[in-house]
Parts: sequence; C-alpha cells; structure tokens
Amino acid sequence: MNFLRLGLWLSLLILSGPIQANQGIRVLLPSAEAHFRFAGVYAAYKLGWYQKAHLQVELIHQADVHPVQEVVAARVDFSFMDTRLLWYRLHNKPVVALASIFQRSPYILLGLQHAEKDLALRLQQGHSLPLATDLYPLELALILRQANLLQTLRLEKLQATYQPLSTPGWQALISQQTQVISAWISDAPYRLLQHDAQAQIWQPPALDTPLYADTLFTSERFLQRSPQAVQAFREVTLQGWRYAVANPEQVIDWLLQDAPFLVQRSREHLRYEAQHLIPLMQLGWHEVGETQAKYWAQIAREYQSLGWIQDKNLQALQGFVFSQQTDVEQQIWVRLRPWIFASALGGFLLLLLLLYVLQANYRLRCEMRRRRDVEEALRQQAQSDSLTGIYNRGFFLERCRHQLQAWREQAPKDRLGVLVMVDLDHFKAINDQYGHPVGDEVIKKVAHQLQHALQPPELVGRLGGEEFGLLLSVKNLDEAVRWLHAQQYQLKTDPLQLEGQSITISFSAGMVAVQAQSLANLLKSADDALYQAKRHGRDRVEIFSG
Ligand SMILES: Nc1nc2c(ncn2[C@@H]2O[C@H](COP(=O)(O)OP(=O)(O)OP(=O)(O)O)[C@@H](O)[C@H]2O)c(=O)[nH]1
Repeated sequence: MNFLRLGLWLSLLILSGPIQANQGIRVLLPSAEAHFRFAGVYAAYKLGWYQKAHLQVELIHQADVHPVQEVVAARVDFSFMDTRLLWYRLHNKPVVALASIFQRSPYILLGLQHAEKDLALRLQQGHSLPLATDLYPLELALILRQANLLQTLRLEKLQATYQPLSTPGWQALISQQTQVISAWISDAPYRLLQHDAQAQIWQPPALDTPLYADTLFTSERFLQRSPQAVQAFREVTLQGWRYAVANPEQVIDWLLQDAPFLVQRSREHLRYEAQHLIPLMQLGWHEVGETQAKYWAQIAREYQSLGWIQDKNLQALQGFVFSQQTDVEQQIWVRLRPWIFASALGGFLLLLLLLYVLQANYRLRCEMRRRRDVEEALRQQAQSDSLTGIYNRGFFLERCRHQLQAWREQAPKDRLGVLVMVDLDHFKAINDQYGHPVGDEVIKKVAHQLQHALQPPELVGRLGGEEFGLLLSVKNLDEAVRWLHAQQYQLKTDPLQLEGQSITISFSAGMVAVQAQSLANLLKSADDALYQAKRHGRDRVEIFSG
C-alpha cells in the first residue's frame, strides 16, 4: 500500500470515525425456492459475527417483494438477486454488486419425462411457460437458445408467455397443469423425487466464464453513506459462507431450529439444497463471493445478443461491481468532496477578502501619500518663499533663532557665527529697464547662487523684496568677507543672460559676528552695516563695528 492509499484510508478513518456502535442493517432474504442459499448470512448471524462487527442485522424474509425495488427505495440495505441484477443496473437502478455467492446458476427448466417435444411445441404454439419471475432470467434464455427455441421465439413472445403460477411450480408439474417449469436445481427436483415423478432437467449451457447467481447487492446511496458498514457486512457474510461450506450440518441445524421463515423444509430437503448449491460456488476455481466486472460485462454482452439492452445501457456497467479499494477511495472522495468544496469556497472567499483588504490598504496608502504630499506642500508653502524656493523671512528667522540657541548651548569649536544682510544694488533700475519679470529672474539667480554656496548649518532666506539674510559659519570675519566677495565676483563674471542681454548684478552686504546678542540685535546690527555699505557706494561688504 503506497503512502497515498494509506493517507486515503487514514482520511476515511478520521472523517468517518469509528463504525457506529450497532449500526442498523436490514437484509432482505427474498426466496421461497431455497433456504440454504442464505446459509452464509444465517451462519454469520447465528455465530454473532455481525454483532462483533458492530452491525445490528435484521433478517427479513419476504418472498413477495422485489429485492431491487426494496433496496433502491432504501426499505432494506442488502438483498440477493440473480443475473437480473445487472439488467436492472443497466436500466438505471443504482444497485452495486458486492459478492456473487454462486459462480454457476441454479436455474433450470424442469419437465416431466419426454417433455422436450412438448416444450418446443408449447412455446411455438404460443402456450404459456409458467415462470414465477417478472423478467426472464438470462439462464432460461440460454437454455432455450441451446434448445434452438430462441431462433423462433423473440423476447416479446417469451415475455408474453410469462404466467405466474398460483401453486408452486413443482405442484403444477406433478398435477400436470403444465409440462415445463422453471425452477432451482436445489428444490423442485427434490420435490419430484419425493413424489416418485421422473423429471427431465435442462441446465444452462456450461460456459467458460461464471454465470453469477445470487449476488449480494446494495444501493449506491447506502454504499456512499456507509462504506464501512457495506464492507464489514460483505466480509462477515462471506466469512459466514466459509463456515457454512465447512459445517453444512450445523447450519442446517440452525435453519431447522431457529429460522422463522422456514416453511416445509425437512433436514433431508436442506441437505439436498446444500449438496446442489455448494458445488455452484465452484470453490477451488473461485474465491467465496468472487464477482468480477469483466464477467459481468460478458453477461451484459449476452443481454445485448438477446436484444434485451441497447448500447447506451452499457454505460451503467461502470461502477456496478464493488471493488474494495476503488469504492473506498470513491467514498473517501464523496466524504472529502464537501470539505474540499467548502475549503475551496472558503479559500476563494478568503482570497476575495484578502484582495479587498489589499485594495483598501492600497487606497489608504495612496490617500496617506496624497495627504503627506499636501501637508508637505503646505509646509513648504509656509516655510519657503514662493518666488525663489528658499526660506521665507518668517522661517529663516525661526531657523536662525534655533541655530543661535544651539550655538549658545554648545559653542562650535574654532567656528564663528556671522549674520549677514544682502541687498541688491539699484534693483529698481533693473526692474525699470528690463521689466518686473526680469527683476524676478535676477532675484532667483542670486537666491540660488547663495543657497548652493552654503554648507549646513549655514542658512539663507529672502527677507523681502531684493533683500536676503544669511547665517554663516566661518573661522573668522575675514573668511566671511572673502566668501561674500567671491559671491559678488561670481555674479559679475557670470551675469544673467536673458533675451540676448547680459544683466550684471551687484549687491551690498552688512555683517555682524554672533556673540551673545539677541536675534533682533543681530539683525539691527547687520542692517546698520548694510546701510553703511550702501552709503559707501554699494557693491561692498561692511562689518558692524558697534
Ligand atoms: N521684480 C521685482 N521687484 C521687486 C520685488 N520686490 C521688490 N521689488 C522692487 O525692488 C525695488 C527696490 O528699490 P529700492 O528699495 O529703491 O532700492 P534699489 O533700487 O535697489 O536701490 P538701492 O537699494 O538703494 O541700491 C522696488 O522698485 C521694488 O518694486 C520683486 O519681488 N520682484
């Protein structure tokens, strides 16, 4: 057994749990023709083997009901039937063959001595053939075919000849109501013997392959619902048959003592039954209860050759024969199917939920990103000058205050803070000469140049109009002056080029060294120095001298 099989079996065990204690099982024993045919069931029943297998078996003996109808209608769970079982299966009755007790058929035609001619004559003349069956058993058709009677008789005719007997067939025969009857080999010949009547027996032709008779069967529905019970019932019944074959006398004792359904059966009669039925099991050639799909297929072909079934009926052969493993696997699949579908559905819903959550999450992230962007834009707006993009006056002063506090708390080593105010020279003239938009470009150029020349924690901001504030971090004031001169020089050597015109820019700057003064004082001092620079002719840098 491979791991997959083992897994499936374990799954079945887990899913189905232990067999329910004393599962109720109803078994229909339908025959009036023979009693020893139920020897296996009866032995297992009497020996308490069904109980041991947790099966609470109820044996129902009723000869006037139809086994297939009873099983399909779920009035009983198991019953027995001859080869007609396949005919019903091929005509949409969902029955499953579990085990064939007899490998050869007990059906015979029985006639009084010299009845052969009468038989042919009666059938050809359209006289009835009294058969206690609603569907002509295949075996009888085979007997008639062998006797060359089927060539002249069509099925319809055979069915037309069907005439249920009011008295048992053997009685009808002895009283010469009829010349020929159908019978079981284990019953009517014994009755005739008892009445010293000479009988002629026609048996089905000896075929190479089994002609299954008395097949234990159940319904597909019951098999699906209780696969373990089916399997257990089958096993125990076949075990009962092994016992019955080995101990027929014991079983006969039980049948005589206890069987509630026994009617007019003597020990001798039951022995006769056992002697004629056990050989039909063909032990030594076949296992007890052996039933094979390929031989059923052959029986189906016989039906076909008789014109009793169409090609389309043959599809129903699939799944007719119970095979322990495949059926158990099918049952596992049947049991697993709702779980698999539920899991798939659950998985699908989970996937939908996951997609929904992912989508909601994505939307949330987008929304958060959008808000962050808006906030950032608002922050930028609040902090920066709309024309140049550098800090606006308010934010520049706030950052200056912050930086001055930091320097106050921890004075930078060998560094000097310097506050500078820069104002473009004669800017009004530029506006006047080139227009306001060009003036804007000039302001932007200066702002960007100054910004790119700085290193953190140095700051630049536009204080208003064409005026800028700077907070430098230098070694000393000379370095600050040199840095400003360099900026002035760069503006002169790299003038703004617009519409073919070169616009030279200069600025004046005033600065003050940061010590302990307040920001307001520093601004005032730098502004004073700037004023000095303007007064001294512009394009200059002045240091506040106090
Ligand atoms: N294009 C432009 N002009 C501005 C802006 N803000 C202020 N101005 C102009 O800048 C000019 C400043 O002129 P003033 O304060 O007289 O100074 P000035 O012409 O630079 O002369 P000095 O500073 O004395 O050298 C004014 O004409 C303002 O209109 C601006 O954002 N864009």
